[in-house]
Amino acid sequence: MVVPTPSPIRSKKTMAIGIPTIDLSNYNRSKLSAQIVEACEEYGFFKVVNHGIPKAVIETMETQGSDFFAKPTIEKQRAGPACPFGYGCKNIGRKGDTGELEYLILQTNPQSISDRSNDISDDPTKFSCAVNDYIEAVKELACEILDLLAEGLWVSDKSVFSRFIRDVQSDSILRFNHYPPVKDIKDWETTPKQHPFTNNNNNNHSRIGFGEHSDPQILTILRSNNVGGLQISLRDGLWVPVAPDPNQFFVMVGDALQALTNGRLVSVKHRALANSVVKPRMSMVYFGAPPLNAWMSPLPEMVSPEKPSLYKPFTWGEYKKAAYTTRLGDSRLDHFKINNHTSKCNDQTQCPCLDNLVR
Ligand SMILES: C=C1C[C@]23C[C@@]1(O)CC[C@H]2[C@@]12CC[C@H](O)[C@@](C)(C(=O)O1)[C@H]2[C@@H]3C(=O)O
Ligand SMILES: O=C(O)CCC(=O)C(=O)O
Ligand SMILES: [Fe+2]
Repeated sequence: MVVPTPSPIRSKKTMAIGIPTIDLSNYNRSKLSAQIVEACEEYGFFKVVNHGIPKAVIETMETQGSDFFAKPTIEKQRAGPACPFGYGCKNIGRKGDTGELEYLILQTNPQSISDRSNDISDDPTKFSCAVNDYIEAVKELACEILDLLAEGLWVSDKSVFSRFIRDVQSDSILRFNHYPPVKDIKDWETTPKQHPFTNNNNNNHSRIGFGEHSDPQILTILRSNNVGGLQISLRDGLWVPVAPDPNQFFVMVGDALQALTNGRLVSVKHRALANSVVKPRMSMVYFGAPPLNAWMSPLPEMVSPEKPSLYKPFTWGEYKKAAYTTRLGDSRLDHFKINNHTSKCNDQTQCPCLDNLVR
C-alpha cells in the first residue's frame, strides 16, 4: 500500500474559523439577506438554523435512506447502476473517480420517484411519500434562501433564482451518500493505484469518501446524520472541517449561481472524508437546478463596464453535458470563461477584468 508523506500542520488561527450561521427566524429581512450575501461571497457556504422544516420530515427520510443502505448489495444493485440516476458504489461519475461511499441519486419529480421506488424499497409508497415530502420541504427552503439572496444583491426580479428550481421542468436531483465506518474497510476492495487515503492539512491519514469538487447546480441543501466528514476549502486552500448538525442544514453555492451572479458569489469546493470508526456517515443532499433549456447568463445587474461578463452564456443542459466529461476535482466553469483581459489592460494589478477572477 502507498503511504502518503505527512504535510505540515496549518496555523491554528486559520483552522479556528467559524462556519457562518444564518438564523432564518430573524425578523429583520434586510439584515438577513445581507448576511446571506456576505456568507455566499466569502465562503459560498453557510449553515441555516430555525429553518422551519419539521423534524419528522427529516427523520422519516433518514430512516428510508438507512433502510436502503442496510440491504444486501445484490438488492441495492436493483436500483442501479447510477448512470446518472440509481445506486452507485465507489465509482463517481464517468471519468474514473472513486471514493469510499455508496450512494443513491434520484430525479426529484414525483413520477420518477414513484417509478424507481419499487426497486429501492420494500414499501414503495412509504418511500415515495417520505422522499416527496422531504424534497418539497428542502425546495421551499432553497427558494426562500434564493429570494433573500436576490433581495440582498438588489436584483430587480426577486424570484429570478428561485423560479429556476420551482419550474416543473427543473433538473433538480436528490442524493443519499453513505460512507462506511473504518471498521468496515476490510470489506471494501481497494487497489494500491486508487488508494483512498489522503494527508492534507494535518498528520492524520484520511480516507476520502467524496473527493474535492464544487457542485454544478444553483444551490445545494445538505443534511447529514451526526457523523462528521464534510470539509470546505477556503480561498487560501485550507480545508476546514464542518461539525455535523443533524437538526440543521448546510447550504452551498453551486457553479450555476456563480455564473448567474457573474462571479460575485463563489461556488464552494468541498469534500467528505470517511474516517468514522464505528458509525456510518449518511448525507441527504438536494441539488436545486434549472430546467435543461434555461440560460445561465450573468444577470444584467451583475454586469458593468468595470465588471464585464466573465462567462459565455450557456444553457444548463450544455453545462451539465460538459460537466459529465470532467473529473470530479476539475474547475468546470473555466470551460465557459471569457477572456476579457485585453492588451489595453497594461497594469495587471489595476485591471477590472481581473477583479472577479483572482479571488
Ligand atoms: C465526476 C463527476 C460526478 C458528478 C458528475 C461529474 O462528472 C462532475 C460533477 C459530479 C457531481 C457533484 C455534485 C453532485 O453530487 C453530482 C450528482 C452532480 O451533479 O455533479 C455529481 C456527479 C455524479 O456523481 O454523477
Ligand atoms: O456527504 C457529504 O457531506 C458531501 C456530499 C457531496 O458533496 C455531494 O453529494 O455532492
Ligand atoms: Fe458536493
